[in-house]
Amino acid sequence: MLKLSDIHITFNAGTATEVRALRGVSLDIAEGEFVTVIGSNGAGKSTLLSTVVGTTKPDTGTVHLAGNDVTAWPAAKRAGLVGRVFQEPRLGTCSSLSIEENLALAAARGKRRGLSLALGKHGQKAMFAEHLEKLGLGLEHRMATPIGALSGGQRQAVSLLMATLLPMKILVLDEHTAALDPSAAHKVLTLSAEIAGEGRLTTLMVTHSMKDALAYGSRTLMMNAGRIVLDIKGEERSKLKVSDLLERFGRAAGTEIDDDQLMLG
Ligand SMILES: Nc1ncnc2c1ncn2[C@@H]1O[C@H](COP(=O)(O)OP(=O)(O)OP(=O)(O)O)[C@@H](O)[C@H]1O
Repeated sequence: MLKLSDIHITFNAGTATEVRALRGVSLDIAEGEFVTVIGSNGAGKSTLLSTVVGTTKPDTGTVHLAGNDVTAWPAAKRAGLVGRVFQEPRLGTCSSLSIEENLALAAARGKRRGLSLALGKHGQKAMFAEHLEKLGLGLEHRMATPIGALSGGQRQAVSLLMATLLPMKILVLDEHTAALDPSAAHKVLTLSAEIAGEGRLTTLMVTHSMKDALAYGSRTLMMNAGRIVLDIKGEERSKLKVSDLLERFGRAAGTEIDDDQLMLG
């Protein structure tokens, strides 16, 4: 479903600020797999996600999504295949617009239709209410509320819905619970796993929480200095504790994990 082949990305090449962000990353993710990604600061996690979404182009290497070679496709052209939820709740939504209007914008994504036309579509409101009800946050009764009035957790839950509203294949979660308190983060993570499972979405989730990296999904990648240094799944992963993961990282990367936001518990 998602195949990256020997991706290299260097920022500011040939200058004093040159950074080799990805150094030959290859990755094959099957349909429906939920992969968590963890690693040191500056390891290349966000760059990896941007390569999938299409906001960063590889210098060399190829990206295949759902059987298409999308390496040269801009992010807008990939929108029908990939949905993304950002770390910052404000980034994925428009504060001054209502929940319903934000959902209508998401529903019109990739199509040449304006907000009013989208809102006018028969049955769309009922469809939004149905989706909102599944979140279990009572937001189906607050559809006229501006998104800016919601809590971070409620907003990320709506962002999740917006990212997955249209038929799509790959869900990219970029530290999407990092700005939330623990209880809201737990709720949003649970919803993410439910939505990904229901839609059989292939999911890539970057997190700074070692515990969440093991608790959610079916496969965990660890990155260091632009490379994937650990790729763990199956029975091996199910037995792993956070302390084992740290130890495995140290052995694979030849260094201790360096992450100033890292959460072990
Ligand atoms: N647009 C850019 N221009 C220049 N350098 C960049 C750019 N984007 C990322 N980098 C650099 O590339 C490296 C990898 O960055 P990236 O954001 O992918 O790391 P990360 O693993 O997501 O880190 P963190 O956990 O700290 O967010 C870093 O050294 C970063 O400073």
